[in-house]
Parts: sequence; structure tokens; C-alpha cells
Amino acid sequence: MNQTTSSSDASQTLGFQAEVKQLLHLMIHSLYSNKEIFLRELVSNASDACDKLRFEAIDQPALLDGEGELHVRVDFDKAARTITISDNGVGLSREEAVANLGTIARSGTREFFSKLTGDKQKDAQLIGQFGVGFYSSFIVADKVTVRSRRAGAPADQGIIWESDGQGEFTIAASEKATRGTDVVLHLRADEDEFLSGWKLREVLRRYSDHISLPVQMLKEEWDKDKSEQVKTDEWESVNQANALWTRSKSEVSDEQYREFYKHVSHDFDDPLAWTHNRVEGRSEYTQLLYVPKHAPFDMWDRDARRGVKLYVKRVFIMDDAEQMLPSYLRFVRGVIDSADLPLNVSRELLQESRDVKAIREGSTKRILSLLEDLAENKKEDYATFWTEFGQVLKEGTGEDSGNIERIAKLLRFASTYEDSDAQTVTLADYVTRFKDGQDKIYYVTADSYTAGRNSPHLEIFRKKGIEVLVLWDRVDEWMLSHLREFDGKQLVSVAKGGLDLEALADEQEKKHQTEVAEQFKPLVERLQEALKDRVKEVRVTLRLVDSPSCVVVGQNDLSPHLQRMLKAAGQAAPNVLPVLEINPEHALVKRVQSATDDSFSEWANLLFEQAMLADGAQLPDPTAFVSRVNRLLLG
Ligand SMILES: Nc1ncnc2c1ncn2[C@@H]1O[C@H](COP(=O)(O)OP(=O)(O)OP(=O)(O)O)[C@@H](O)[C@H]1O
Repeated sequence: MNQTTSSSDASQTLGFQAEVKQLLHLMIHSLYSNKEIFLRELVSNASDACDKLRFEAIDQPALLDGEGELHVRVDFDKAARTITISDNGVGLSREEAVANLGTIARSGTREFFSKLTGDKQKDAQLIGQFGVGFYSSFIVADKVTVRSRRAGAPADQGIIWESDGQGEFTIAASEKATRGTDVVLHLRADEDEFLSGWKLREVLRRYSDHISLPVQMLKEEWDKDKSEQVKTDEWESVNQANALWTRSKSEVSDEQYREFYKHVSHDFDDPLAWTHNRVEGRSEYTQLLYVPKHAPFDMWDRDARRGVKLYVKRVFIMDDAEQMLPSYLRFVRGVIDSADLPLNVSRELLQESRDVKAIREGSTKRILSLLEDLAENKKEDYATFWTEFGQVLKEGTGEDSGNIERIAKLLRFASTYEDSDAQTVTLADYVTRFKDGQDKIYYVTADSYTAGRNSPHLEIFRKKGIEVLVLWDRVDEWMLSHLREFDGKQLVSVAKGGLDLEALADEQEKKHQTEVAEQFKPLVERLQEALKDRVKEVRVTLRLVDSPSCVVVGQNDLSPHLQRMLKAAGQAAPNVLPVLEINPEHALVKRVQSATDDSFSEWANLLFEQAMLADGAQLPDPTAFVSRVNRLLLG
């Protein structure tokens, strides 16, 4: 944060962090058509502030200071043209106000800004996914005043924060009689529609009905003389004010489930699906879990928020309780409310708790069932899920061996059958398309779909009409090291030696293979000698159709693709020499066979280097390769 001017300790003018300025500008222009969401965001913050206070008061009851009934209040003043959202929650100290209302300190911020396009509609969606929170005030207000007092602080330690959203804000000390926060919005010239009890109630009912505290407004009565509604001084609730997850499913509408999702996830978009259950028995808890439609900006960030909100007997305990779900389900948002955990439970305690283990297992099963249901009954939604979170779900094959069979059924792949990079094929689909004599599931891994699809290793499979799965996600190699079989069928890489194609070859092919091996023995021996430092072995193969040569590794060796990934990640990868396989039918191999002694080594190296390149490897000395090709072309 850059401090521009500073008067005294009591009153300071500070600059917004550059990203805030950018966000504000974008938001005002992109979210205008959806402007009433400011109320949802501010009520949501007010409710969170009350939850935080209730939590702090578990250890320090004095913080409640005799006023234990927490609420959010919304009021308007026609003459002053303001709307005020107040809460008697935890409040903000001066430091907290400066830190929270002037910066964006969130993981994923950089990704968010890098994805912006300048197209209003697309950006509005991105901003929605990112979450605008407090800053949405400036969509309808040209000045925002925040008065606050931290719970536990005396009346003279209140603060007043003010900004016109242009780039700076002021912060000063200010008496405040009650604890908590008032956010006062000074409406822009054309926003008078919000200066109406009817309008505000309508928006609040739509967006905030799920809030578990009372959201109150002053009751209004019809004044005959004035011929209009006038406010009384009695506060009344405009929402149901009981925690949504404690209601029975039949009492909650889809719309309410969706709004609640937006509150817990800070996502503007609807969720893709949800599951709501009360579990009774040895361990008692309620879960309301959602699968979002979009991956958050920080899904791959190690510091990202993950997990769900934890409540104990309806008291908010913590955000992002990552212990409640395994890491491969980190995209899930929602609430878990336990009846068994102690109120003073800490993150450390959660790690060891048997109740948490039971909740985690139960919630995992629920989410897997939810995904199975989507996959079965809402294929389009499942496709959306897979595009956004498929790579994360794949981690489950290693992380959650107990559920590996269920996870395996949820996986989707690109394959040579569809001949497209869309990941739509299930392992079960694949198995139904087994050819006679086939008993394995074949796959190829590569750096990209195109590299995989065009790999020479696939040639024989194409010729025989055998489907091959094409995998190129970073997590795939790791997944495959755990997912060894499906439904009793082994998963086998087409790039590994000893590929058991025997079973698929007919008698004639087998005979041909033996003859060819014999016939090419002298060439194989010559090649082996010429390439002895670069390959483990040379052999004749019938797996190639159009390519002269390819490289393979032993059944238990790391695949070349995985070796490259490890090296790129700065990890030590054992240097495994590959096996060079040559296609006896190819004209180039025949040309090599007839090479004289002085050029033989050049041809041998060319065969090998070509095979490496086709496999997606980088040659250690590309210039030498180019010179070699040129010499042979000209020679
Ligand atoms: N009414 C309030 N009382 C106390 N603190 C508040 C209040 N409103 C906002 N804050 C503080 O300001 C921070 C920033 O709020 P903001 O709405 O911008 O983001 P957020 O709620 O953390 O996240 P998101 O952008 O995802 O909604 C909050 O995390 C909270 O610490």
C-alpha cells in the first residue's frame, strides 16, 4: 500500500492498493446490470462479522458485553440519500480496517487479473468468480463511510473510514457508542430506487433469506395523511433467520439453496449441484455441500482456501476447514455442522479427531455419490464438472485408495476412438469396445493431445482397430502409478517395451515376426554397436506402420514423459536408456541396412534421434542433429 498523505495519527489519507483501483473501475462498469448484489455482499459480510464474534466469545464471553443477540440491520434515509447496513458483530480495529478495506490480500489475485479480457460480459463473469465483497458498495455509491468499533474496545476507540472509490480512503478515530460496524452508502445520483423499504425488502428476501441471524428493517405503516408508508421505530425481521442447513430439505427451495451457496462460497454464479443430509448415529452432523460450476482462480495455489465452513451446534467455528474433506475434493464448498465436536476445537485438534475422520469419510462418500448421479443423469453438467475439476479428481486415485474404484468410474479420457481431445470416454466404455483377444486397457502419455495422438506407438493399434486412451494432463503419470487396473483389466502404456501384442496377433503374423527378427539380426547387431552409449537395446518391432523407428522403456522403468516432467520440476530422475525399436518394413530402415561402414553410424543416430523427437523429447545437441540430416540429404 502506498501512503500518499498523512496528517496526524488520528486522521490519515491512504492510497488503495493498485489492484483495488483496477478492480473498482472494472466492477463499476461490468457489474452495473446486476447492481443490487451490493446488498447481498454487505449483509453477507455483516453476518460473517457476527459469526466471528460469537466464535471469539466462546473463550471471552465479556466480548458480548451484555448484548448477546446478534443481528444485521438495514435502514435508509431518503433526505440524506443513504443506505446503512449495520451489525453488532466483531467490528474492525483501525489496523484491520486499513488492511481489509484497501487491499486484496487473496491468493489467485494475479491469475484473476491476468485473465481479464476487456470484454465487459466476460470480465463481469470473472469478477463474479473472483468475488468483490465490500467493494461492490461502489457500484451504487459514490461515497462510502464505515464506522466501526472492535468488540471489546472502549467507545472512544471507534474508527471512521471513508472513500469515494477513486483511489484513496481516509481513516480517523471516532467515538462509537455500540460495538460492530455501520456501512453507510451515499447513493449515486440515479440510484434512488433503493431508497424504498419495499425495494430493499424485496432484494433482501431474495438474497439473504438463508442468513442465520435476523436481518431487520424498521417496520413501516401506512400514513393516511401523507398517503405513503412511513417508518415506525420498531425493528422487524425480514428473513427466516434460522440456519438454512438445519431446515429439512422440503422446506428449502432450490433458489434458497443457490443463494446460500453464493453466501458461503463468495461465488456469483449458481452451483452445479449440491447434497444436503443430516447424519445420525455414532457421529451426528449435518452437511450441505456444493460443487461449483467454475474452478476458483487459486485452485493450484498451495495457499489457496480450501474446505468448508465448520459449525458446531450452529455456532460458526472456522472457514476453510480443510480437514473435513480430502484434498482432491478441495473444490467443494459448503457447511458442515457437527453435534459432537467441542466448541473450542482448534485446527490441530481437528487433525486428530475421530469424529472428524467419520465426517470426512461420510462427506467424501456423499460427494462421490453426487458426482455419480451427475455422471449418470446430467451428462452435460458432469462434462462441465470434468472440464473444471477433472484434474483435481484424478489426484484421488493416489490419495484415497479406499474409493479408487468409484473414482476410476468417474474418470473421463480422450481416446483414439473419438479421435478428439474432448475427455469423454469412460474406462467402462473402453472395455465394452475390447477387440477379440484384448484383455488390457492401452494408453499413451504425452506432453499434449497432439503429441500423444500422433505417437508412432499408436500405429499398430490403429491398424488393428484397438482403442488407445490419450493422456496429457500433468497429473496423469501420477494417477497411472496408482491406477493399475480397472475392473480386473490392467492399464498398460503403449510406450513400454514387452508390449504383449502377441495375444492379438494371428498365427500368420507371429510366424512373420519370427522370420523378420531372424532376417534383421545382423542389422540389429550393427545398430546396437553404433548406438551402444545411447540405447539399452535395439530390436525389430511390428508395432510400427508408418514410422521407421520408435523408443520404448522397460515395463518397470519411468516413462520418458515422466522423466521429462521430473527434470522440468528440478527433481532427480534416473537416466534410463531407452530401447530402440525399428520397423523392418520401412524404406528408411532398408536404406540404413544398405549403408556403407562410414555412413552407417550417421544413419543409426538419425534413426534414434528421430524416434526421440517423435516421442516429444528434446535432443541434447539439436545442432548436431540438423547437421547430420543435412549431410545425409546432400550425401
Ligand atoms: N461488517 C464487517 N464487520 C467486520 N469486518 C468486516 C465487515 N465487512 C468487511 N469486513 C472485513 O473486511 C474484509 C474484506 O471484506 P470483503 O467483503 O472485501 O472480502 P471477503 O468477505 O473477505 O471476501 P470476498 O471478496 O470473497 O467476499 C473481510 O474479510 C472482513 O475482515
